[in-house]
Amino acid sequence: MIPIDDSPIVRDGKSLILAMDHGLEHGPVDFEDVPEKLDPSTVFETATHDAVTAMAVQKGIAEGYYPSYEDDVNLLLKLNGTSNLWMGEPDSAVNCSVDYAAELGADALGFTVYGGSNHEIEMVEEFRDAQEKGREYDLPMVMWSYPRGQGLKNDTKPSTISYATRLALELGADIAKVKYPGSKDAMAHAVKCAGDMKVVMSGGSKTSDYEFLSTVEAVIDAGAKGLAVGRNVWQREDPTRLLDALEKVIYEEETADAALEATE
Ligand SMILES: O=P(O)(O)OC[C@H]1O[C@](O)(COP(=O)(O)O)[C@@H](O)[C@@H]1O
Repeated sequence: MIPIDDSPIVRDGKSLILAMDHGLEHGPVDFEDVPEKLDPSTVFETATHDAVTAMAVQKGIAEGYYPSYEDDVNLLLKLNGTSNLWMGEPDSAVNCSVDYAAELGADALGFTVYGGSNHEIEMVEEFRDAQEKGREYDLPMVMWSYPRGQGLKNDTKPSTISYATRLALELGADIAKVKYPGSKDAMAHAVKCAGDMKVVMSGGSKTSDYEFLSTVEAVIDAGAKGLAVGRNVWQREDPTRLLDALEKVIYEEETADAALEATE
């Protein structure tokens, strides 16, 4: 872990990372209800909102679309990813080098590690190479810390999520992105296990405005430092309104109720 409070992907100690790597991870199915979002420019437009500290994309999307947004959006280049077509034990192919991410203008790096997978050993070795190379460019490393695999039937149970944050700290991540463990107390424990490293919550599938903002409120109360979210923002009809509310809950530490009322 290195100090990252001066990084462009951090605002007042917190981050709101807008993720759009779903076309690879889940396939076009995530865009069925919002076909206009198949055009990555529409999500880059959303990422120009002040609340968003970085947009997380894969290399091909960065190559094709980031040049038009480099003045307005900070880039988090995801270095590995897997498609939903892959049916083996959880694994993630490294498809971009740190050198090339830096050339594309990355402000930060992203890397998935599936602790507990039969491929954990190789993934951790690949993470080592990326993390150490990233240090040469002073690029913060965000770990998608997602324990899963044959031996892990429940990937959101509290003990799994606190192991996920601790694993990220020990392996040298600067931010751990983890799933919500189901309660504020469990999140607070996961944050404690991360020491001084920042923990952000992964968004998950789309829920109601109130449900999502209440979970974010709980996570911030638990000491987490923000969000890395995709579908809960860009699958909405009006992503800007939700980002207005998220800005209040994350940076101003307002309640979900107050944020919703203020943005009605
Ligand atoms: O592996 P999972 O749980 O299917 O989800 C992976 C997806 O979730 C994310 O980590 C976060 O996106 P969401 O907020 O839409 O869940 C994406 O970066 C990634 O594409």
